[in-house]
Amino acid sequence: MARPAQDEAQIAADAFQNGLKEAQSVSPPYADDRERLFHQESAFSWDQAAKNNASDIEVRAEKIVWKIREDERENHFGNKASEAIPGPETRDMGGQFLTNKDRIEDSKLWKIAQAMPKGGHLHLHFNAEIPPEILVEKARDVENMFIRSTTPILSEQDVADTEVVFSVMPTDTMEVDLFSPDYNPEFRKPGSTPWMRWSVFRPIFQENFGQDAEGWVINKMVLSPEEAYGIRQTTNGVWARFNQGTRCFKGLLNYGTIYRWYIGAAIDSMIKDKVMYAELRPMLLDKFIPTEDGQGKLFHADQMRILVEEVHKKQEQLKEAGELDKFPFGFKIIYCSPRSIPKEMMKKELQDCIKLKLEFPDLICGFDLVGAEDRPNHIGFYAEELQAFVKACEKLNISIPFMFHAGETLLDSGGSRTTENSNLYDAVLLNAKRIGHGYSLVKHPHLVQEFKKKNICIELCPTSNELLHLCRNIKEHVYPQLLALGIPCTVNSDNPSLFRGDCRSSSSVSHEFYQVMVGSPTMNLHGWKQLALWSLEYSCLGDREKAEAERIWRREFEAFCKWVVETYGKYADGLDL
Ligand SMILES: O=c1[nH]cnc2c1ncn2[C@@H]1O[C@H](CO)[C@@H](O)[C@H]1O
Repeated sequence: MARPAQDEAQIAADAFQNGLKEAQSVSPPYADDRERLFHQESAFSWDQAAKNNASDIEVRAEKIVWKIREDERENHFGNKASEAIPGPETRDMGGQFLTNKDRIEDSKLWKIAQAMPKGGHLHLHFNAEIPPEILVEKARDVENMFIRSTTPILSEQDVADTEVVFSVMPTDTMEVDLFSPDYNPEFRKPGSTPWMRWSVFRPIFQENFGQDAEGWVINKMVLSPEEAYGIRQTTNGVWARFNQGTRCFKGLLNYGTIYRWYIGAAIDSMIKDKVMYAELRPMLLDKFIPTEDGQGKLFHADQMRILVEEVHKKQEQLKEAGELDKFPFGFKIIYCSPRSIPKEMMKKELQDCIKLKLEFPDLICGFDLVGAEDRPNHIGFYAEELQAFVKACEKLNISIPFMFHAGETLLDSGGSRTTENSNLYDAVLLNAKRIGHGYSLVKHPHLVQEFKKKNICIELCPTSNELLHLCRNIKEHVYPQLLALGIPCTVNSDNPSLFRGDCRSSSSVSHEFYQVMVGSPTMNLHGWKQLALWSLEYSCLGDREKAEAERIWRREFEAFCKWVVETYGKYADGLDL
């Protein structure tokens, strides 16, 4: 027979009272167990070494940075947890990067991120360091700059849809009309004539469509927030759009004196970003770039010589100003080939890379395969060629480690239908020194162990991953997991001049450091320090250079911590947290 409901209420209350008494008398109390568990986890945390050897000033700076971040989360972005519907000004700290970019750049934490010494920049595509505005401005007076389009430009729809490519060519190049219905966009076949002079194109474009041609091509290069985040955008769609952007950049900077100018400008931009060394990734499939007049050819060796000369010139200037420590080791080059090419072509690429290494032993430091990983080929497709490359390097007593793009995909099946083709397996088997992105590594517990055993470092590119649809925002990014698993990582901007949205200012490594700071509450100043130190440790600098780099970096970091304390100490004391 059922008991009356009151009896059950009494039974439940009595049992709970007894439970409470027992919980209070348990020895040791729950809070102690919890404390122990927390300390056990902290002891193994990836940033523990950085915390343990922190100076007093670093410890003070860390607390200030933490306070400023937590205050800005609520008061600068306005994301307070509440039932009230947020006003239109409210943003999420760590929300969509392009949506937040102007808010970020108007914050104290941003100023701190800019001032942080970053160490080395290890993942940066060559063409993507300088904003398109400057390249377009440079092209304005280049009489022999030509443009081609993938369709005749007749309607607003064509204006929106077409892809355009630039090239410096001989002045007597046959010119056609891109605005004619008879325009033939064919460019591959010998004898095809798809080009129009850029200086002739611009006024007609303005006249026909009432908009500035320069602004229009800038928008073709940069990914807009709508293209990155639009509700109907797809992974392949945003990749296709991104590739159009990179192809549009190419012709605007890869010629004669602009290539030369670009090297110095890239160094200036890095110094501003507090980057002291960089490994750049040019795509070297094209065997030459044109000279200024479009008649001559600058082959790879010519390009590398220009690079060395311009780095040297910049370093002389720095030396004179007593500032050589800002960029003491110049650049190194990671030879990039697309993963879409046939094996025969890959053989030639690998041989070219070796040849360039023999000519420029201090400059060429690695080999990489680039391109969307959801498309063929996976790295293993070239296993024989890549192994031959390793053997050849051994014979020649040279070292060109692999620095593959790998795991920059959610499908993680190397552009095939099977996960066995994940590029992460090949990265391990071919002894990559570092890999680019590594986003999918967390899905592979065994490979995580292999990465640790082989001491493979991951070059994180958080903004790139967000805009190319691996995660919706930095809070979803897997970097805290990768770090927690014990994988050494570095922080990189990948393609900063494309990944900046509507803002005039480019993105930068400072933005990436900012993002990893706000993307996870587990990140702090000691973590930043560890990431910067890894960027030197896992670089291709020699042992002596590494020691020197670390010495300079530590001095700069200490000065930075002092600056944080002096500039923001009082302010942070006043924050009610
Ligand atoms: O994040 C990336 N993953 C893979 N390939 C890339 C990425 N960024 C640029 N490229 C590729 O490198 C070449 C030169 O810029 C381009 O082909 C571009 O698609």
